[in-house]
Amino acid sequence: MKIIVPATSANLGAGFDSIGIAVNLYLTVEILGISNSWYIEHDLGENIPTDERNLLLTTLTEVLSVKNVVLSEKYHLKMTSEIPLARGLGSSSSVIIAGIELANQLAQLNLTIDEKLELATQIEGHPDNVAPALLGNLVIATTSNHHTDAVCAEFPVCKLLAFVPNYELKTMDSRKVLPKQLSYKEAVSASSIANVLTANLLTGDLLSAGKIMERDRFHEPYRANLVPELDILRKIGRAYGAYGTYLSGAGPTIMMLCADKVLSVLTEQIHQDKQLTGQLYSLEIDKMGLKTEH
Ligand SMILES: Nc1ncnc2c1ncn2[C@@H]1O[C@H](COP(=O)(O)OP(=O)(O)OP(=O)(O)O)[C@@H](O)[C@H]1O
Ligand SMILES: N[C@@H](CCO)C(=O)O
Repeated sequence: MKIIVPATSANLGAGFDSIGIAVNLYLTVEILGISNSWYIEHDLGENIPTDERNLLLTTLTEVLSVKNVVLSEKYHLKMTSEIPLARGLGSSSSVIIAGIELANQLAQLNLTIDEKLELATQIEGHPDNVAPALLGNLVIATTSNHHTDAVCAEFPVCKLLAFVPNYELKTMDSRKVLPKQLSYKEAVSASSIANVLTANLLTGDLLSAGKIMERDRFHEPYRANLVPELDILRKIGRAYGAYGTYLSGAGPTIMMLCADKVLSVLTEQIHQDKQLTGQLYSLEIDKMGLKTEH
């Protein structure tokens, strides 16, 4: 059995902790067989555990404990991932969704989509990465009192250019620079920007969505110092016709939305800029979310 989960890009500017999209880079977890102890074969580096300390198995254990189930066997697994770690493309959420599905399959829990989303949001803390990783496409979600409401919709047709800098930025560290509070006036203003962004996305107006996503008041102004590439790429995007540019998740990846016809000129400009060191991915929306193959 194989579990396949897409990468995700959260926030889209003002949709902080609420809006996310699934994109076509994938985490794959394969069950190779029963084993004397849990073992995850991978080539993701020595910082990623191969035993029960791995996020995949801590998630599995948490789900089994919530469901009060004990597995009689342990397994040898193979994990491969195209998703860069700690770069703002939902690597941790992909593992959490895979861990929930692994528990679901091995213990035959018959979890519903809503139950998977509830568990994933509780483990990750916010729904904007886990919801599109599970459902695919564009998801707008909110969590309160242990309940998540999520709306899945078609993302407008466009190209996605993800610039992934050569350094990690852990979500935990990127959240430390955020303010503890916003004034009432500031919160109303930030939320109205997010509302218009959502409306533009749902009506397929990418020109307007792209402009308003660059006016976020919730997180980008505070994180801009951590990711100097955001300003550079935003200037390139504006000069060469991108719809909009935003900090993907907690960063440091920067996502640019554009029409097919400007993709090559944007790519060329980014490659030519000597201040930018990192990898550029041309991505598509993943419309499926979590997939299990038997
Ligand atoms: N394949 C994996 N197996 C086990 N743990 C992983 C794996 N991928 C990521 N992680 C864990 O998740 C951490 C990265 O999570 P973090 O939330 O900081 O970034 P991200 O999920 O890549 O980005 P963002 O949440 O901003 O989109 C890694 O340092 C590692 O501990
Ligand atoms: N909304 C989250 C996404 C990363 O987990 C953040 O920006 O911190």
